[in-house]
Amino acid sequence: MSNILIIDDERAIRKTLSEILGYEGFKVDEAADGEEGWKLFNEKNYDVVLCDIKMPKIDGLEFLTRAAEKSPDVPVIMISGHGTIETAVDAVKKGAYDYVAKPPDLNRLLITIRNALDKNNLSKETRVLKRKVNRVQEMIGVSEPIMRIKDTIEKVAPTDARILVTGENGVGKELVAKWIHEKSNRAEGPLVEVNCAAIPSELIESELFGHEKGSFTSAIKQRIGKFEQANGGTLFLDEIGDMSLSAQAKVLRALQEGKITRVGADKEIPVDVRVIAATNKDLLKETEAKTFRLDLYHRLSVILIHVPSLNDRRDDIPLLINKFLEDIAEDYGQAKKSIDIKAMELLQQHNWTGNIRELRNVVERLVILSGKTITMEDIKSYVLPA
Ligand SMILES: Nc1ncnc2c1ncn2[C@@H]1O[C@H](COP(=O)(O)OP(=O)(O)OP(=O)(O)O)[C@@H](O)[C@H]1O
Repeated sequence: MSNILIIDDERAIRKTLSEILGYEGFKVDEAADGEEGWKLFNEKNYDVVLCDIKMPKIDGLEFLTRAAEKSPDVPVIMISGHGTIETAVDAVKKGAYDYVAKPPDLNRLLITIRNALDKNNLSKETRVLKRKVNRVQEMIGVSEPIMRIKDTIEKVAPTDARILVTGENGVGKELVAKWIHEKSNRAEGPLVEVNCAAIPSELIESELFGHEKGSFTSAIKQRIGKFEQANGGTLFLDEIGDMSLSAQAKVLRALQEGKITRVGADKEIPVDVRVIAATNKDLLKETEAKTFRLDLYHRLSVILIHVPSLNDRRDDIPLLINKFLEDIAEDYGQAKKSIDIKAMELLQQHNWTGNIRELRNVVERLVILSGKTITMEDIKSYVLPA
């Protein structure tokens, strides 16, 4: 049942509206002025508010401003008396859902309320969906190394310390970076990712720092780089071991000075960015081979997080398999398939070369090709080499 709050200093109007809306099945509260209305609005959750414009103490516009700040999703419908139509129009510009003139035409009022409720429901649904889409994937695992990583994330996330995440491909380095951002004070800011290995070395500087129009042949437009995009948030530099030495020098400068310069520009631009880097290489070895700058290594590696490969945390494999069986069933809109113990054991002992990414692919393949229960025979046919 929807809750409606009526705020009007004219008792007769309040009573009429309240009776009709009550008859229509709404739950109605009444307030005789803006102050009382504001008090109720803070005590309860309303789906729609009907609010007179001219009232003693807190007037309709003031109420609207406060309500929009506190609960922007709750639609407020203004009731406008003689001489306040202009104010009502003004209120709509300021965010009121709509207005009705006094004395209210009841049919029109009911339609307006129904539309407002629909809008309210839609914005709620959108918010839930957005949260679902944005929600960072859970980090599954109870093995000792995963527990330690979770603990480190809790400790370091709220600081601005730079973090270097190491580990083989597909172990979950990116997921670690996402959780650090999510649990940091920058969570409301952007998380910008750059895969340094995927960008040709001649373009990486423009990708990271942006460029001015005409600064090189293909620079036909001005472009904002990833450092600027990540301002106020986190920049995740994946595969940093593949970055060219000249880009490394620029990144080092950006980290030392907190400023960047776009390619082809003179002006320095201050940036407030926390950097998390990841690599599957042994960066210290790379520094010995002079392919990675030692000074940059030290700047990046205040905190080191090593994510071990799946073969080194086999305890997590059954949990991950179960989670993937659930996720895949949901994606396909099917019932979750089960897996028998022997099949589970085979997968737990398997030599995983692509880590969690490979495990997820294998589970998806098994879900597609096997019957209701995944058996040892399925593993032999679809997973193990012939
Ligand atoms: N602990 C975990 N629980 C659940 N899913 C995970 C976990 N770790 C990783 N994944 C999932 O496995 C996949 C690979 O993880 P991710 O991309 O973070 O790995 P990566 O180490 O960054 O890989 P690459 O080195 O190739 O960039 C992703 O889909 C990720 O969500």
